[in-house]
Parts: sequence; structure tokens; C-alpha cells
Amino acid sequence: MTVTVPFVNGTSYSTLTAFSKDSFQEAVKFYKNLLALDQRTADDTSALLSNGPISIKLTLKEDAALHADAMKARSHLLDPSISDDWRAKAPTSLVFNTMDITEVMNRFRALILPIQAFPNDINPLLLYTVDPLGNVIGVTATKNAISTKPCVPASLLAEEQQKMKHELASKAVSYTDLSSQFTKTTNAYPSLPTKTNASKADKAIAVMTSGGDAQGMNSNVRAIVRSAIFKGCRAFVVMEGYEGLVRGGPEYIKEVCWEDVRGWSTEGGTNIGTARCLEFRQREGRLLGAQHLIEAGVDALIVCGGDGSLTGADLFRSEWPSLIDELLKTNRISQEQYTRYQHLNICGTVGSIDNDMSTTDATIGAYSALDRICTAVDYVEATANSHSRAFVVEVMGRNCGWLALLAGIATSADYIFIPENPPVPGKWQDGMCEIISQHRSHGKRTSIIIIAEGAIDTELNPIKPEDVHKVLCDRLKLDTRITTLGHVQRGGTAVAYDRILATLQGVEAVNAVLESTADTPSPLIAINENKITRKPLIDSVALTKSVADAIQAKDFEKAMSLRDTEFIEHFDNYMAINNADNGIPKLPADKRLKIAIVNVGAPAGGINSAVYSMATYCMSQGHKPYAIYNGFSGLVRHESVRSLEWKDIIGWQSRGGSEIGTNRVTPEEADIGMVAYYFQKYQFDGLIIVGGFEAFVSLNQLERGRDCYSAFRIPMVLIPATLSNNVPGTEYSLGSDTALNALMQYCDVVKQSAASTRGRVFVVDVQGGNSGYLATTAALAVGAQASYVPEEGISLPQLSQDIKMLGESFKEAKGRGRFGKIILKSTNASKALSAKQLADVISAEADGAFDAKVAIPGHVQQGGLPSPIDRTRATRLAVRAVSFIESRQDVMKASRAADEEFDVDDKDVFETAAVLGVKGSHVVFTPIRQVYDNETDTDKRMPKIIHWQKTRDIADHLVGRKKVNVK
Ligand SMILES: Nc1ncnc2c1ncn2[C@@H]1O[C@H](COP(=O)(O)OP(=O)(O)OP(=O)(O)O)[C@@H](O)[C@H]1O
Ligand SMILES: O=P(O)(O)OC[C@H]1O[C@](O)(CO)[C@@H](O)[C@@H]1O
Ligand SMILES: [Mg+2]
Repeated sequence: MTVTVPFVNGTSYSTLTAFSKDSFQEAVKFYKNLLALDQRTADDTSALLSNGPISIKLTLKEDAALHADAMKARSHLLDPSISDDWRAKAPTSLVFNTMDITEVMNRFRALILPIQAFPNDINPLLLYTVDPLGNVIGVTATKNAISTKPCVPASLLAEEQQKMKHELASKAVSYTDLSSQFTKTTNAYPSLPTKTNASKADKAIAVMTSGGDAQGMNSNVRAIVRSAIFKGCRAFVVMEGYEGLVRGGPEYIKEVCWEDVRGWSTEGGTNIGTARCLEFRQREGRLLGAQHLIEAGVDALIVCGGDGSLTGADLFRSEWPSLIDELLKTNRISQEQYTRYQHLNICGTVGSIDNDMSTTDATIGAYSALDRICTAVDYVEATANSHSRAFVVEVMGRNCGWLALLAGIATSADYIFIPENPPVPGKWQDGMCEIISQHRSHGKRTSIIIIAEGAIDTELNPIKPEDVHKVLCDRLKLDTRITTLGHVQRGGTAVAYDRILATLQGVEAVNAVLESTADTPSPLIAINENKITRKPLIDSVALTKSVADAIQAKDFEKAMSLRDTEFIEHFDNYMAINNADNGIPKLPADKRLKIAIVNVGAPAGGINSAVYSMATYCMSQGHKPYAIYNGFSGLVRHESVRSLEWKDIIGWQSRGGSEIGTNRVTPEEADIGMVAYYFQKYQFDGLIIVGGFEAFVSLNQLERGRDCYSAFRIPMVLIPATLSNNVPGTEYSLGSDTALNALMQYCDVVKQSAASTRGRVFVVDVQGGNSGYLATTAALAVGAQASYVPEEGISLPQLSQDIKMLGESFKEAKGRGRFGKIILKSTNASKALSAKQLADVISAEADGAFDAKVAIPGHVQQGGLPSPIDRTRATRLAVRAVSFIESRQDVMKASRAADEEFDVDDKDVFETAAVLGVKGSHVVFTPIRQVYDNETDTDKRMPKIIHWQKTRDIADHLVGRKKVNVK
């Protein structure tokens, strides 16, 4: 017998109750034979059967009435005249996993058991039988038996079955559901007594993942399932992508409950399976898909997949009317079903590491894959440096060069090959060797070439790592190695960005399908800069296809122009920066400037990348970049100004901390007169300040100081950089992503410890000054039970509510829950309670039901190496800042010439000192005056408007946290 271990999702102990002596004996025999279990203990009233990991305890509680009920239920189950699907008649089933379903089938037959096989008995994936006590027993070969909750087609939910369900549920048969982490949970939102939107109660929303798996898909599924339930709908998952639709039936289209997706945000891959399904490309496959969706009673389908999956979704949508016509004509659906499912309510959330879908800046998984690539390249750098070697690193991305391009920027690779910018055959060899030789001649010991797997030349011939390797060895005599990263790129858990993106998009997708009417175009949920948006699926698919068409037609300019503007901006930046030391500046001599950069505030990931990118971009333009070391105090005390040379900044792009040094001293604190003196001495034409709130204050001081000090009459830009993400004028500060990932990884580890200890919650102390951004976003990324932030404080009623909820949740888990609990507390959330005191209060209030411990990540939150997001955004912002300084020269020159008549309040003039920030879906420069005077709460050192408030509500909804209104 090969019923294998472990059982799906690990739980391996179940108890069954018999109500008569005979049925008890029969059941013991039945389980011993069926599952090849040994009898470990036995007496007249109980028996423990086990083969190690699988244990079944049978108990006898003699009760004639209950026995009669159970037998009635059993015959009802086996009566084919009522319905031929046992799962529709039984409330739950006990499901075991197996590696060899055929052998199990043979055993069932040998024991002459009643059998139901799904999808058919020739090629079964799931077998059911009924035990002598009336329980439905299943054995499955499917990869993901995530829930045993039977998916009952709406049509089968007749009154009789409903009644039966209640009868069975109320009888005293106790059992443990083996293939679900939690059992017997209802779909009700935990903290709400009733459904929030009764009118939606009939809606069934299904989600599937399709195409290559991508980190973050699990967060997307979790958010969709929980949002659907929160909105009062039923939630379904379609297993194995379109394969599941084509095959259909309850083992592929499953109803799931709140608990089924607990903890999924922290898991890699996709727990509901994915596939590349050939049959769905054929009309017959899609016809089956339509039939199965209708049979399962699904009203709306959300597809999380890449360009292919969403092309399939769009085709399915456009064909739907003809598919249901055919289903009706061939009597595969009823007239009633035809009328109800007239319109296919479908929505896409883009999940793919390739980031090749038009109209969205990022696809779920792309930044996680980029993170894996950057980590690998950072590792390779070390060994390359030791041996002075060249490495050709091949990355995924199919026909899209996004991963290669962004990795090229984030790791400051020497050369990249991407399909959107194919070189002329026979010519790329010269170009590549020239750049690499230059870099080597300046003392660089490593050469990193990143090649997209879809790299081609202008004749569409593939360029392979081996081709590049040969050139480097033959022409440059470099000791060269090839590293193909492969599926490692799709591995591991999602970075914070992907978890949050997937979660917010999942919530938005549910909103979109609930708001959809027959007249609204099917949406694709996108992200543009910092804003979740809806785009017509049909347009996104068409635009994506036109990129592929343009490449095939060798119209590469068009292909590039059809990629989104951010892609083009990244590409232009990479090309400019990578030509920094070729000695041919882009601008004529009279346009070349002296531009200074200074860091102010605490270290934040991406600060060095900003300095590196600013300097290299300046060099490529012909400007002279200067660094002011150790902030304004360094300038005043030690005249710490040095020009930046290419060879001095090698490797800075990917370093943590601040290479030029940073502190919190503002110009006024340092001595603003002396600052002006040095600005005058070095004749700076522009200044870039990188830092947090002190940097913001510094820029304001310098701008106001223009009245007295003409040296400040130059364009000045602030690039916000702080883990607190509290700089007014932007929704995103460099370093906040690095910090968020550092905190998230810390929480993942702590959560695991909490899970293993069972009844334990960790209170994690989070940095961020008066800003609750980090605590809120981390709560969303790790699925924390609660977060306390300075903006809300900690009220006693809310705290007791949260403790009550924790208590209920631990009680319900009965020690079986393998999910750790986390509470995040911003350090400044309460003046009275430290994180340790909060943990003590929670422990005391829990009164032994569970305990709370404190965990303090401290400065770990400043992160080690900057995240790829912070590196690449730093580059983008630095280049934009330099361009801004270039473009405002004329205004400032004129104002300097006016001298005595200089008007500090002139709009054109004051607009030249600006905060460079992300606002909604745009990257914008906002004059510091406007931001400081109108958008800032200077006492709290915070922006007046908190842009992430909605995120807090979503984080709470998705863990079932009830908010207490405190007036
Ligand atoms: N033109 C199409 N018509 C119908 N179905 C399609 C079409 N293109 C793709 N599909 C379906 O979507 C599935 C996934 O597509 P594909 O393999 O291209 O991956 P993807 O969704 O683009 O994701 P990724 O590229 O990240 O792996 C296909 O196996 C197929 O079932
Ligand atoms: O996992 P598979 O089927 O080998 O597919 C690999 C392909 O999938 C992706 O990882 C995602 O589309 C591509 O980058 C890669 O070309
Ligand atoms: Mg694809």
C-alpha cells in the first residue's frame, strides 16, 4: 500500500466516533485494510491505528439514536437516485494524499468498496469511498489538496442537501480534516458577525494563477479570497491554471474559506498550482472551461498570470457569447444557467517575473526576480574581483529585457544585451570590447555582462552567453565564466513590494469584478508609479502584442517606444551612465556645470546609488560632480569638498550606508554663512541633497537664504531618502524599500519562532520616527495581527479588542495552528508603552491563554545592501535631478545677474529649489516653498496628508481585525 506521507499540509491525526459496537469493529477493520495501518492500542471503546505520520483514533460512544442517524445518513449518501456526487451531500470529507493513485484504486476495488473517481475512473486524480460510519473518505493525487470544503455546484444545493448538511454537521461524529490547516471554519469574516454586503452574498468569485509561477501570487490569491469573503461573497480557487478550468469539477474548482489562505503571504510560488495549458489555446478547451465555470456557479474569474495568460483571458471574454450559445444548444447548460451567465466577468492581475505586460509599470514577481538576480550578481562580483574575471550572467525574461536592464542598472554591470535594443550582427563585439577595455584601463578588476535570455541582433539571430564568452576570451583575453541563473529567479519568497502590490491588486480586483456590469470593459489591474489603476484588458493585451509584432518586423525603435516610459527612461539612463568614462561628453563646453551632492540625515538604502548615478551621469554629460563629505558640518569644519572620479566610485551603486558620510546637521546649525562661502568658493551651479526630514529642512533654509547669499541662487533638488518615508512632497523616499525588506525578513523569522512555540505572539518594535509607514506596510507584507502607529496611538479599547481577538484565534487553533502571530508597534506609537511593556500587558491580559514576547530589530532596519528598487529608483531620481539643474540654469543666471533686484519671491526663481517626489502616478518636482508652507506639519515632522491611510484599512481587513472607534 502506498498511501504516502506526509498528508497534505501536514496534519496527520484524526479522530472518528462510532455509535455502536458493530460499526466500531467494522470501522477498525476498514481503516486497517484501506490504509495499511497498524493497530497500536486497542480496548473495547477505542483504537489507535497508525503507520507513523498517519494516525486515526476510533472511539466508541454507544448511542442508538445517533447510530440510527449515522446509518440513515450513510444510506442517503450511497443512494444514487438522489445525487451521484457524495461530496455535495456530505459536509466534509477526510482526504489523504498519495503518490500512486492507481494502486489505491486497485485496493479500493479489491476491498469491494463503493468508489467515486474524479475527473474519471480511467485517469483518476481523486478517489472517494464511504466508511462504515458514514464518513466520505478521499485519496488524492492532486498536488494541491488545499481544502476539503466540498465545492457544491449551486444547482445541487437543493433544500434536501442543505438539510442533510445540517443533520450531519450536528451529529456527534468528530473528525480532523487532514488536508486543511484549519478545520470547520466558516467563510464568515472572523470579526464581523454578519456579512458586510448581503446583496453580494450570492456571488462566487474565483481566482487562478497561470503561466510561470511568480513570487507574490500567493499574496494575490490570499487577498482575493479574503476580500471576496469580506465583501460577503463565496471564494473559489481554480487549481493548476487553465488546466483546472478545462478539467473542471470540485477538485479543480474548489470553494475555499478564510483559514485556507492563512500565512500565504510569506510563501513562495503559488499554492493553487499553475500550468501552461495547451488545450486552453483551442476553442474546445475554452468551451470546456466555460462549461465548468458555469457548473461550479462561478460569477467572476480573476486571472493572475503573464501576458500569455491574460491574452487567453481576453480571448475567453471575447468568445464567451458564442461559447455559451454552443453549450446551450448542445444541452450542456440549462436555459437558466445560460441566462444567469450571459456575461463573463473576468479581471486580470498581472503575475509574471518577466514584466512584459504593457500599461503596468510592474508585474507581480518581477521585483522579486530582480532581487534574486541582484543578490546573485553581488555574490559573483566578489569571486570575479578575487580572480579579476569576467562573468556573463544570463537572466530570464523571455522576449522582454526588463530584468536584464534593471539588473544592469542595479549592479552597474559593464554591458547588457536586451531584445529591445538589438545590436547589428558583427558590430556588438567592437562596442562591448571597447567599453570593457575602458573600464579595465581605469582599474576595474571585474567585468559583468548581463544577457537577457531573449537577446537577439537586428537580424533576429539569438545572441547567446557562449557567443559573448568567446569574444571576451578571444579578443580581450579575459578569464571568463558563464552563470545561467535559471529558475532560481522564480524561487524564494516575495520581496515586500510584490507582497504589497499583489495584495492591493487583489483587493482592487475584487472591487472591480463586483462593480463590473455587462457594459464595463474587462479590467486589468495595473500599477503606475505608486498608484493602483484599472486598464481595459483588451487594450493592454493589444499593446503587449504590438511590441512582439514590432520586434518580429525588426522595427526596434517602435518596439522600444511601445514599452512603457519608465522602461525607456531606465534604458536611456543605463546607456548614459555606462558611457561615463569614454571621454566624449555629450554637452558643449559652455553647458558644462559644477554640481555638488550632499547627504543629510540617517543612512538609507540607495543613498550611495544616488551619488554613483549622479556622478556617472554628470560625467557622461560633461559636468563636474562634487561630493560634500560628512554633510554641512563637514563642509563648514573641514572644507570637505572633493570632485568625484569614476575609479573612486566603482561599486558604490550596490553598497549600503553612505560612502560620503551623512549626519543630521542643517546649514543653519552648521553656520549658513560658511556654507555660502564654500558654495561661492567652488562656484557650484547646482546642488542635490539626498536625505530625510533634516535634508528637507536644509533645502528650505538654503532656498530662504537666497535673499542674503547669492551663492544659493542655483537650482537645488532634494532626493528624499529615509526609511521613515515621512518627507513631505513625495510618497516614496529612498531607503524605505530596503528598510521594509529588512524588517519583513526579520518578522518572517520571528513569526516562524512564534509558530513553533504555538500560543505566542511577538511584539516587534519598528523605527520610523512619527511616521507609521514602515509599521503599516510591514503589517501588510507579513500579515500582522495588528499594527500600532504614532498617527493613531494605542487606545485601551483597541488594545483590549486586539487581545480578545488574539485569544479567540489561539483558542480556535487549539494548539494546531502552525502560524505565528506578530504585532508591529512603531516606537513612537505610545509615550506610555514601550514594545516590551506592551508585550507584558498583552501577556498579563491573556491570563495564561497565550504569551507575548518583544522583538527589537533596531538598526537592522536600515538594511544591509540597498534593495534593487532603491538602487534603480536612486538612479532614476539622480538623473532627473541633474536634468532639472541643467534646465533651470538660464532662470538662475538671469536672477544672479539682476543682483540687487533679485526677487526671492519670484515664482520662476523659487521654483528652482524643489523636492523630487513620487505623487500618485507621477514623478514630480514640487517647489520646496509650496511643500514646506502648505503640505508640512513641521511640529510632527510629517506631511499633512498621509497617503497610505487606505493601506492600513486593507491590512486590518485582511487579518479580520476589528477597529474600535475612539472619539
Ligand atoms: N493566445 C492564447 N489563447 C488562449 N490561451 C492562451 C493564449 N496564450 C496563452 N494562453 C494560455 O495561458 C497559459 C500561460 O501562458 P504563457 O505560457 O504564455 O505564460 P504567461 O501567462 O505569459 O506567464 P509567464 O510568461 O510569466 O510564464 C498558456 O499555457 C495557455 O493556456
Ligand atoms: O518554467 P518554464 O516553463 O521552463 O519557463 C521558463 C520561462 O518562464 C519565465 O520564467 C516566465 O515567463 C520566463 O522568464 C522563462 O523564459
Ligand atoms: Mg509571458
